[in-house]
Amino acid sequence: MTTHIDEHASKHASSATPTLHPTSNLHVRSMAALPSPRQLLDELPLGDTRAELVESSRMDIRTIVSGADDRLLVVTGPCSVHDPAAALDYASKLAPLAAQFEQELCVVMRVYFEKPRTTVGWKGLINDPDMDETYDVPRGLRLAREVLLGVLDAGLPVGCEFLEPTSPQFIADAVSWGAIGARTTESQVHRQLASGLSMPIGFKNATDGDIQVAIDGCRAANAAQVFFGSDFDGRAALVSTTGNPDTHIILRGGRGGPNYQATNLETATGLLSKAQLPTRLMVDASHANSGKDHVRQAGVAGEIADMIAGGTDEISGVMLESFIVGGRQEPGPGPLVYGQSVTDACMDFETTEGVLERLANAVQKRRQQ
Ligand SMILES: O=C[C@H](O)[C@H](O)COP(=O)(O)O
Ligand SMILES: C=C(OP(=O)(O)O)C(=O)O
Repeated sequence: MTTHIDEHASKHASSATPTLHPTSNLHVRSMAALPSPRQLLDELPLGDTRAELVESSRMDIRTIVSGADDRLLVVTGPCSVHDPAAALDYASKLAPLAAQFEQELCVVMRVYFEKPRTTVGWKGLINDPDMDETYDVPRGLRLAREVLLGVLDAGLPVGCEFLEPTSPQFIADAVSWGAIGARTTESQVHRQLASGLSMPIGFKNATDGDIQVAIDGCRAANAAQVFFGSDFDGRAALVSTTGNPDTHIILRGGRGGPNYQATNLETATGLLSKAQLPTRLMVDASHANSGKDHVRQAGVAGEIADMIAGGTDEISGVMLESFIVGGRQEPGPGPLVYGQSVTDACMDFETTEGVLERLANAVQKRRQQ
């Protein structure tokens, strides 16, 4: 099959290709130019009003993560965005709830465009927006940016996982909170990246359940770093960062089972204290904490709410995987159920409403302790 990348590569083939000995690129089929971050930002600018929301929500998240604000950060939304219209529809349903619970919760919409895979699989809207292995990344980048601007226009701040080391230049100006996932939390490349990102960043524990790697990730991201990257014109660049002071860990369970219960929190806060980091963390109600079962996820979120209501103030954030329709379906170009995840199973919207209400009530009770 001729992919978009092949067509793009032949259009942009350079006449000045260096002489390559047969030691190079033995497994590379083609390379194609991408638009530069500057081109995309010029085409789809953030604008002053959206920038104000990004700045104020980053500040809210910072103060929640540090403990100066006693609200709960709630990152909720689909496991992945595959249909921009459905993502914006979700945003329009979530925005009134975010406003309703704003005294107790700081609601950030999970808008994930890059999916880390255990082995292989669909890698998200940016990588393959048509879900047909044509990999139209320029279109994926445009769509992703349009979705980000649309979610901000609905009045919601955005949370993303950052995966490709050079993709943040295209989207990060519109993002208020970021995650480094379980599969990359030990990666130096991702820790360096986090050290230069402008928003608070959560490091997940590893897929085997190891929490120390997430703590090490925070410490590496807190430090100044110098590393290979790219500039706004897409040129290879040496990037030098100041370090990101706003990091935290995310407990997502692991191969040994869930890690959101009181004893797990005690272990995690013990390790954080030992590392001289604030004993504040986010708990992910999905992934290995729910066995990727969306029905179980609502129960886990309820248990987390009970811990918060009981006065557990180490929990500063909760992550939920939620969409319009519950469950999941296989990704692909064929007819799909509208508003249902094509990666991990998500709670439906009605269930999410109940969970948000329960979390808000829990924060009120925690305040009375
Ligand atoms: O959150 C999504 C998935 O859990 C993650 O991307 C891994 O998915 P996979 O194990 O299906 O590849
Ligand atoms: C991939 C994700 O989670 P984890 O890194 O915890 O598997 C995710 O949150 O989409």
